[in-house]
Amino acid sequence: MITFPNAKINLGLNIVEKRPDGYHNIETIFYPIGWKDALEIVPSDATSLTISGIAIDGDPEKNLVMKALRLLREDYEIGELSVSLQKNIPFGAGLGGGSADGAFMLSLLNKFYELHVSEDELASYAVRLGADCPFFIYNRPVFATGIGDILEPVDVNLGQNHFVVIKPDVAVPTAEAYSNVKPHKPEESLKTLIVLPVEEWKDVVVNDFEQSVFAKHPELNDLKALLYKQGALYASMSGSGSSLYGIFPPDIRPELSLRNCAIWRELK
Ligand SMILES: C[C@](O)(CO)[C@H](O)COP(=O)(O)OP(=O)(O)OC[C@H]1O[C@@H](n2ccc(N)nc2=O)[C@H](O)[C@@H]1O
Ligand SMILES: Nc1ncnc2c1ncn2[C@@H]1O[C@H](COP(=O)(O)OP(=O)(O)OP(=O)(O)O)[C@@H](O)[C@H]1O
Repeated sequence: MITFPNAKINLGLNIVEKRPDGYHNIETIFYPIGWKDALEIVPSDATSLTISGIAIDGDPEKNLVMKALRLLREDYEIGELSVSLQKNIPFGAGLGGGSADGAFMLSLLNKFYELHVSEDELASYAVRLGADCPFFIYNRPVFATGIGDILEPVDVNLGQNHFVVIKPDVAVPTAEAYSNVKPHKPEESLKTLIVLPVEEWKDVVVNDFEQSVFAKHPELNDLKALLYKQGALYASMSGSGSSLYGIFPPDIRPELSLRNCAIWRELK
């Protein structure tokens, strides 16, 4: 059985406060996009993971798909599996690629083994893999609070506008990015701001990671400026970076040929 874990972008991200457990309460809109990995499971004599595509550093046992498998095995009978992961979504990107793989693995196992675990229960498993993971169980636009795990469906009206996502050749570790931001309560909730027309998001729908990440990597600020220069109605960094995205009107197809960058276009 095969599934296609997709990336997300964050439309705005407020880091509200640091919690006693070291995590941060945030406010963000998670928005699924069509940049996808491929994840396949086949029953086998022994459990293994084969990764193709973008090379991921680290121990395969630490891969979120294997963590997801071990997590469900604590409570359910799951046989030996040969797992194949084609990595297309860049990591260290703020696109949630690893989180998507972990969450999609939970949903895939649930389906394949007919475990009948509800979406809400799957989301409780998912948060044990990472703060971004529960969103990928539902995989629809949501307003997220808590550590990113309290989810409320939201309508985001982007009309016929389309996305261009740029992943520069810079990786930003999430924990380090959080440690460089001073949390603060936003003046106005993202939930209120996101209903404004996209043309009015500039300067009000903000990502609190940008200031410190751009200070360390000024070229990311230049790329954001380039997106505006090319006609974006709104441009931002996604999550803790390093990806940047622009939302463009239907008649503007920016010609971006950037060295050392992966580019994803999501046309309507
Ligand atoms: C930046 C975002 O992608 C925005 O959507 C997420 O908040 C990150 O979510 P994630 O990658 O799933 O994060 P996790 O793997 O759970 O945590 C990685 C590290 O980020 C920090 N972390 C993460 C989420 C959060 N709400 N507060 C945090 O302080 C913690 O130091 C944690 O050790
Ligand atoms: N299936 C996976 N795909 C990518 N990275 C993985 C995976 N499993 C574990 N990892 C580890 O997680 C790290 C990056 O994870 P991920 O792709 O979620 O980060 P990201 O793109 O910065 O997203 P975000 O910060 O939004 O969660 C990598 O350094 C990698 O070692």
